[in-house]
Amino acid sequence: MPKVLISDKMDPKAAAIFRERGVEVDEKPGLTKEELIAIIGDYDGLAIRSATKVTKEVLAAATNLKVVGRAGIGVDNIDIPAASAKGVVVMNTPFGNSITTAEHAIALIFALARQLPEADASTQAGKWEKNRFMGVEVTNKVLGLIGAGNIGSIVADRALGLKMKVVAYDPFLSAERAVELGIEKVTLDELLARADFITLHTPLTDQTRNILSAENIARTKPGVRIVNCARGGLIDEAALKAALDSGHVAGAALDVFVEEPAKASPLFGTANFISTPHLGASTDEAQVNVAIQVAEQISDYLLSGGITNALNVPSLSAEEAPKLRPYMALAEQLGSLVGQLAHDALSGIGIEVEGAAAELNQKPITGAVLAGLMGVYSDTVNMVNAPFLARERGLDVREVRHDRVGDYHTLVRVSVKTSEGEKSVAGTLFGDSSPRLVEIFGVKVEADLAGDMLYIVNLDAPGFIGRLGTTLGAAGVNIGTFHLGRRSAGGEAVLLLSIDSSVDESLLATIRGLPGVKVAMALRF
Ligand SMILES: NC(=O)C1=CN([C@@H]2O[C@H](COP(=O)(O)OP(=O)(O)OC[C@H]3O[C@@H](n4cnc5c(N)ncnc54)[C@H](O)[C@@H]3O)[C@@H](O)[C@H]2O)C=CC1
Ligand SMILES: O=C(O)C(=O)COP(=O)(O)O
Repeated sequence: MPKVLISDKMDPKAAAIFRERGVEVDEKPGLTKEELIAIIGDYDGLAIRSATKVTKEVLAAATNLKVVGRAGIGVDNIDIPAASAKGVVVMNTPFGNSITTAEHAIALIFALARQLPEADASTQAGKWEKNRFMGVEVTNKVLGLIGAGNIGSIVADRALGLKMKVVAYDPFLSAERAVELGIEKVTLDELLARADFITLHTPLTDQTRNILSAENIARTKPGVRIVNCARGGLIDEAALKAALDSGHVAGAALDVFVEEPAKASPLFGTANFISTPHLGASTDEAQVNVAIQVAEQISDYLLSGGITNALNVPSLSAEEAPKLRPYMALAEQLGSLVGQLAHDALSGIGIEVEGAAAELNQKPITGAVLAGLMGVYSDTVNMVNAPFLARERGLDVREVRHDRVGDYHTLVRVSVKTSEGEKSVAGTLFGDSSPRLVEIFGVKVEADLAGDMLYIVNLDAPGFIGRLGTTLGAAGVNIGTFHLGRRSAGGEAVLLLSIDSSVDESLLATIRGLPGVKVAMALRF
């Protein structure tokens, strides 16, 4: 039974779903880094929110880990390249808390416009400072969205309902989508110059880090109010403090900080500054949504291989997974076959699908070919880290989908570029479920690729098969199946034999010494 650790505070529905689905679960929120490292080796899955940091060190200790599920959106607390290199799937729940977070941004816009926290504190202190708290209306004001993805779009929708004018800076926002949302796409400079309120809704990346830098804050309209419910690190906190002190920025509300938990900050106590402790996603509704989604997604992957909302591997729905599984087995065998047969470094690999295979999601098939190929070099390779390892080796991967149907109702062909030119192997599925090799380097041979095998290329001549059988028999090697193909009578022939025990180098040398043998190699699947 797979075992999952929930290492952040999560709605109890997550644990309930794991148990219902037959996954063992431990709930241990609030572990220190050292405590997490000490126990992570026991788990196949890890379910987290933003507090757990899935670092290289944690991943190095995670000897059984197959999946990290983020009950939420931002994944900047996970070292995704390190997870990919280790073959660990990283998934998030991209929509479960978006409405809630957008509502928090709107709440902070109003809190700034009407100075609600200060007014509340003053009133409860018995001061009744009616003249101190003069606010601004949001109606007709310009709201500048930095990032107009899921959350930004919801904020735009709500802001338009409040009769604000919405402008957005997002390099990936298409003109059509901007029209659909009823917002104006602008450059960052234009946004900074025009916005009365700015709200940030981008992930934290190298491109977005400090997007509100000292220089950009200086370009904003005097009296601007700024909200950040996305990630600490998008705003230069020291520059923001200076701009609040000078009055250039009339107010700022941060839900997120560069250092979290933010127990001390120069911003604390600054006039017109409001903060919440990363509450963007903290509603009953959002937490139930993300807990259910993450538990379902992790369980699907651990129990059936279904992949949803993964960030480092193509998705594979629970419906697709059973259809694709035999193809992935075939693809992995073909990848392994070319990997074992290729004598020199490969510079490129082509994966072609035709017939029924061309109607399926090709990405998992490609991933499985690469896993088979890279698995020849390392036994810790899977579909997640294989593309990463292939890229590291500079392997050029080409995918082709053919509409034609050839001799087989379904076909997967894997071609590799070697110093001797391009060579390919191809396979099909018999009965829609059994992988079968049908061609090897231009020669038609039908064979199951399983267990120990011998691959021999020889000149087709009478008596050869008898001599080979005698040689193997004398060495105590029993032949299971025997598959023969040839280019032409008397030409080059290919033999693929499944054998009940492995052959050693000296037996291979003897076989290579038989008359007419050009190649003799041991293969293992
Ligand atoms: N405070 C909280 O509790 C929560 C915070 N978040 C944060 O909100 C962020 C946004 O979430 P979603 O809208 O769901 O993500 P999303 O991926 O749907 O949208 C992000 C948008 O940012 C845009 N973007 C990327 N690079 C950009 C750049 N250099 N300049 C301008 N725009 C850029 C993208 O094109 C995309 O449209 C998350 O990455 C997460 O960090 C999410 C949920 C809760
Ligand atoms: O979903 C996100 O990106 C969030 O920032 C929410 O964080 P949390 O799960 O509340 O720690």
